[in-house]
Amino acid sequence: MLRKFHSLSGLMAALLIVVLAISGAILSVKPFLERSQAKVAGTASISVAELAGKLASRYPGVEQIQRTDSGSLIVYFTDNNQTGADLINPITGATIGAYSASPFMVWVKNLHRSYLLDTPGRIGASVAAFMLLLLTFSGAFMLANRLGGWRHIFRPIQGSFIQRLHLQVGRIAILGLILSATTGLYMSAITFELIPDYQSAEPAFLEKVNGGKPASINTLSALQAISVTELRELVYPYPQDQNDVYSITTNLGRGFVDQSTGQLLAFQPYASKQVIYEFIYMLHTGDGLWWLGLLLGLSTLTVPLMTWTGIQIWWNRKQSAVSISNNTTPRLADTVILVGSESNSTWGFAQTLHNALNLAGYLVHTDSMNSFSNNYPQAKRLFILTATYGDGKAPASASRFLTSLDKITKTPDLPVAVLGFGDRQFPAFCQFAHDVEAALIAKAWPQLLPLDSINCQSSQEFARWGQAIGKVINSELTLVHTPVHRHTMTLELAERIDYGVAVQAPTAVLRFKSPEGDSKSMLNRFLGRTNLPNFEAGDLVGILPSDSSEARYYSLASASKDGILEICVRQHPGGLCSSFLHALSVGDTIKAFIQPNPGFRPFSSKAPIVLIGAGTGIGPLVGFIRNNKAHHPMHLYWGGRCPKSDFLYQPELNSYLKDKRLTELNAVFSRTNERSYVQDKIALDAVELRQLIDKGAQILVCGGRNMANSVMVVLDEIIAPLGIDVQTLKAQGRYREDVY
Ligand SMILES: Cc1cc2nc3c(=O)[nH]c(=O)nc-3n(C[C@H](O)[C@H](O)[C@H](O)COP(=O)(O)O)c2cc1C
Repeated sequence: MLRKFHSLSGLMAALLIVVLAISGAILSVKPFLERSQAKVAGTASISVAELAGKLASRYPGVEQIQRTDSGSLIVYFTDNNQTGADLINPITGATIGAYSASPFMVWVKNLHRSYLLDTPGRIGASVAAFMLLLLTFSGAFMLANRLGGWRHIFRPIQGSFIQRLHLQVGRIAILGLILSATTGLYMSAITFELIPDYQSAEPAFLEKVNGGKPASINTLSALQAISVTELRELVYPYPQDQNDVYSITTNLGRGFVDQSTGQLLAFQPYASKQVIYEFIYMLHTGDGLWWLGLLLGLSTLTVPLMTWTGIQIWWNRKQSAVSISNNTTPRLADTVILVGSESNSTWGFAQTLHNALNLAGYLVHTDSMNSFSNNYPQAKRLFILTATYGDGKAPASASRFLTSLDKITKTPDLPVAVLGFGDRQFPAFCQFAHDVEAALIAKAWPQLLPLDSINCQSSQEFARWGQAIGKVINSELTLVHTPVHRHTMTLELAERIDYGVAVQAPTAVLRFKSPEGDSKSMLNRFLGRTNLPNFEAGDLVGILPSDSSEARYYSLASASKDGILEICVRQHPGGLCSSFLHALSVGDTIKAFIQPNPGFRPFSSKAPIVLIGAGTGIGPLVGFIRNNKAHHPMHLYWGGRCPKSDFLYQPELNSYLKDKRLTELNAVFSRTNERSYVQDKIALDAVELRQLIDKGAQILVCGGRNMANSVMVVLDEIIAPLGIDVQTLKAQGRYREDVY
């Protein structure tokens, strides 16, 4: 619901908001420019009388002196029936130059206030400010949901590059956007008289003035008592009219000054409404507070970026959305599938189950968990397929499920099987599925099968679950799931480097390119893009070996900006895909697709990174080092068998050490005299590692599960004196694993 609102209103208001934001950002520079040109220092000790005295001889036709919020002084005068305005140095009274408002800034201001359309435009600008406010709030709530609640709002953000950019930038700009939008709305409300006019009452009409001979302006006592920094405007009396007076506006109020006696007459201090209005005006424009203006300008400048990334996220989600075909109505269905999903991949699994059940003769209704109604009169079985998000929380399409379930008073006789989709990188693996299962058990809901879980959208694990389900419902179920939204691409092997044959562990580094070669587009070539899709080191590539529609996943050792797609593959005896890949010769092609793995990335901060791996687990770690162009401290611990035959990436690692992309290389081998494993080396370096972790280091582990478990045990011991454990580091996003 929140997401639907955020996407739809964002799309509808995108153009209005972007124009408002860009024009606002341009205007925000004005107070800073004016302030940098204005002479402000030392003006507090100069009185308005002294300044006006200095101007009297050079500007005999002076009509008005004005001081802007930024501190610039402008004198308006007539000279030979010509009006003019000059910028004045307030200390010396000397002319700095002619003053005229920049026509560009006037145009931008009109664009910002009314899209150059007067009243309809003003209404449009108010609507845009209102939409911006709603979008900012709904976005903030969505971010909090995603991160597991408000108290985790500063946690590292995960997701694809575009998602992280959208959320990170939004998180930084949020306060500025709320301030700009609310103050803008307040000013619109004043314009449309929705809240009472801010103007204070005029000073009382003067019945009687002295009418005597005008005194020199520099002798007028009221003007002598007002400092230039307090002045806003001094309007001179009509020449030769001894009954006219000076009108003065200061920071405190408005009044008159008798041109003969110099007395301050009928001074009217501002009402509190006006003080509030002026404060809000200052907050909105930065006039008088140039640094705030610049900060607000910077935050509004994020709006076009947020709009662009927001549209991309919406489009990607739309592209991957699955609309279930052959969906029976809830009233007629004998089988119900409910789906909890955030980024749609679980819908693909649901469609595969739906199709297989259809094929076996069942009438299936599939819908989101949020639409659960407990009114399925014909249903004999219920399947709940759900992902987990945030810190073990419900995904978007299941956010209301537990509340709806709680409201049920009579549990139906509808056996249920819950299948959780999650990622073992997260401490709360499939937690939401567990919560759903627990809530169903609490309601004494009959079970078809106990909870099962799928890690990293594994098609193999899903197929196994399908077999178990088939047995319980007495139907043959073949769940062959290839993610539908992943378009496979063709890749051509460009290079292979073989290792490990002597130690019975044939391992190859395989480098693929697009068969179409480099991109034809000028822009892409300029940006160094290839015809490869976008991916980062640590993402996964799903490869479809010939004669199989079931993908096998490999961690990527390169990013698309490296111009190649690189994997490191060990051949397993009888392994279908590894044998297929090892049999490839340069020039051969394969079918593959990218599966983002945003949870397995190094932080971009300057904190040290400890990379730990064994065997082919070195692949993504080398990718991280290769792209460590900022030379952040990276320490590699890696275990192989024999330095002579399977020291994977040895030449590359030595060159990265030389050019400082790699800080320290710790390679150990198990089939040499030292017989050392990576966890042994880690234990030896306990002191150094404890210091690195104490400094905020992030740890990335890649390789077999046994190695990862041993590493975790050793690290737990190493960091115990710091009062933390690996689980704590995982919760902080500082311990990530890619294990198989
Ligand atoms: C931001 C984010 C948070 C996640 N949190 C968890 C989690 O706490 N526990 C878990 O097991 N999986 C977690 N996952 C993994 C997803 O549940 C998993 O990738 C799932 O298959 C996604 O399904 P969907 O595409 O249908 O949303 C998270 C993924 C992301 C991107």
